[in-house]
Amino acid sequence: MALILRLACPTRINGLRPWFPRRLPSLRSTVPTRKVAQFGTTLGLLGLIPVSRANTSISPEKNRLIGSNPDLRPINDTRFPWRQFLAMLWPHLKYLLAAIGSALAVAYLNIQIPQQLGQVVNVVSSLLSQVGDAEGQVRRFMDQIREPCGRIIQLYLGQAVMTWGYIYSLACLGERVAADLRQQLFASIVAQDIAFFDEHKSGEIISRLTTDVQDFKSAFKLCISQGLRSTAQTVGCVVALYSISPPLTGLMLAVVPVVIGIGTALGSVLRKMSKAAQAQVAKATAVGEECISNMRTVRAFAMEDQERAMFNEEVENARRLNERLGLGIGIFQGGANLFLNGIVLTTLYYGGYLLSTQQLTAGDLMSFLVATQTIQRSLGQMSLLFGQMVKGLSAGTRIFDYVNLVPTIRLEGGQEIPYHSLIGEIEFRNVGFQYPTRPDQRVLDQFSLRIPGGKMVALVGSSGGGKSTVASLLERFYDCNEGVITVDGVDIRKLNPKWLRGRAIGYINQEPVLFATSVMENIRYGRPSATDFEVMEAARAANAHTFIQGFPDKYDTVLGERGVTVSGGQKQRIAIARALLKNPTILVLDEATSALDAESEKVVQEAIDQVAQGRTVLVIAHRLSTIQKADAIAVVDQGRIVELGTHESLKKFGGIYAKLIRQQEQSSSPNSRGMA
Ligand SMILES: Nc1ncnc2c1ncn2[C@@H]1O[C@H](COP(=O)(O)OP(=O)(O)OP(=O)(O)O)[C@@H](O)[C@H]1O
Repeated sequence: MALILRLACPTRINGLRPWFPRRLPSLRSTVPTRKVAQFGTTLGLLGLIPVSRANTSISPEKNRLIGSNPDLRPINDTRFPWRQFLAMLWPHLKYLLAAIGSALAVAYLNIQIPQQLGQVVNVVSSLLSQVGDAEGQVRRFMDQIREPCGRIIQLYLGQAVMTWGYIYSLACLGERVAADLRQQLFASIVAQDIAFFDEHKSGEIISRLTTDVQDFKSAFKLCISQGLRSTAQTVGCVVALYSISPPLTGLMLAVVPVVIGIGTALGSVLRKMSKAAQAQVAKATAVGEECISNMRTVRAFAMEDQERAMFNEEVENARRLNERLGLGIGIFQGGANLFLNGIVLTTLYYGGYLLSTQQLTAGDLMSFLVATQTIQRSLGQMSLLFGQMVKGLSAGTRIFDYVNLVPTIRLEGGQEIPYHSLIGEIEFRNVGFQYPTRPDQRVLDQFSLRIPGGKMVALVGSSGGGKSTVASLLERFYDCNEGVITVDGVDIRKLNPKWLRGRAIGYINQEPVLFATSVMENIRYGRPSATDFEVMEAARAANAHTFIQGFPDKYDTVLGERGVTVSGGQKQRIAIARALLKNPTILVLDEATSALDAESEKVVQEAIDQVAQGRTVLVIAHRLSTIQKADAIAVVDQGRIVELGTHESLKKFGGIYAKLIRQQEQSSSPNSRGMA
């Protein structure tokens, strides 16, 4: 290797920059062929930059939605996907039918009750008009009242049973639909591209899983219980009224469609307002969540006031939007009440007139009034329900927006290289990349690098140069926009991502996240099927076994949320053990020791050196002392490799690497520490 590296000893190109030209030319560029050939040969000999360059430019996928599925709508569409929702209801059809059946039965019984009450009133009023002895009156009353009262008791009992029926079946239906929605939503969220999480705050995502599902479930249940019942009662009572007085009922029916038309128009405005208000509530939640989950940083910078101000501003915006929504719903409900009261007054007025002209009996008027009141109550409930429905539909739309979002990088599917034949050779060929959230910033540009199997290559360079991006692309957190990345010659886009991340590559970064569970389970996260013995073996290899044995509950010690109860060095070694458990052929270490103090760094570095044996290692490091033993060191600047060689050759060469070494030596010298 050293010989090969020496072959590529630094030369001045055009007298501008030693070792490499400022921009590495692409074969598809307009650079003269001779120069390209010369350059390609040099790097090819080096074994780190590929000589052959296929035209691998891949156009970026723009539409992150379903694409080929016409059923699914673009994100932020305000329409609710009814077909998809009905398909979701299908498995729970029995509960739906039971709920609808019992709600309609309750409605039917509620329509019957006024008529039977009318019968009772007719019996009472007929007794009042009769003369005779008191005993005879009582007997006649008892004889005549028995039948209508018996029917009323049956109706009341039936109503009680059916009420239980629809409440219970609705509870089952609502909870099952909500559980399905949550599961589908969560499955969709965890499958999203990393770019999705760059774009959306976690609080906003959590709000869809919690508040939106809750709002949707409540609205859905209300629609079936109150909505269906009220609609059926209204229709039934209108029929009953029609049998009593067709002209009065006709008058009412002429007004209702106008009201429904106005209501629908107002409804679409309110739905938009509701969606905006809910989005703002989610934003406020996200700001709060971010502060709470980073409380230590907030406290360390004494930023409580600013955080509070930021949260208050978002909450104020949410309040304003919700107040406007309340105003709209209020106008709607006020108007609906006015209409309903008008109906009652008209009924009384016209019913009284009919009674006075003896076209109605007292019992009929009683039935009429109770039925009208049932209609009033039903319509009142429907107008209240309307607000809930608007909220529920926009919550549902937001949920399905996420459910239908399809990631560009699937979690599973594709080729796997058999473990015994996996060498772990990595190659980046002319890779170009921009982050989806910043399409105008070119992070990697014609980036080419080859890491032979079993070798260690370190990436160094100034901050923001693109080193971590290289690791992210290898893990397929993102797909490159141009060029190709291969493992053992296979384009990683053809490889099964689950296999690539789960078995082939072990990834350790600066801030490893541990979960609030036992040490054992945290390490086993690397390979859930691992035995306790294998977990302990991995911990031994990562220099973690001894300190874990020192914990009160050893491997059963439960770590605090995100591992706050262990030190940085301990956390890092647990993370190394976790990655090791996969026994990966490729190890990616992204600043794995840079957050540690000198002593922890030494222990962790020892662990890394031990576990790196026999694996292909891509290491990204700020502290150059940790990578001196690497087979090759690549200096990355503005998304390109500008220097490449061993520690010694680059130091001798006197370029950027040598300068970085000098800077670090100066800053760590006792004098400079004393001055600091
Ligand atoms: N998720 C992201 N979305 C958008 N831009 C990003 C993202 N991550 C990094 N960048 C940008 O890409 C560029 C390269 O970042 P990268 O983290 O790869 O650099 P680096 O060389 O690893 O830096 P450092 O040594 O400071 O870790 C930077 O300008 C950074 O702001």
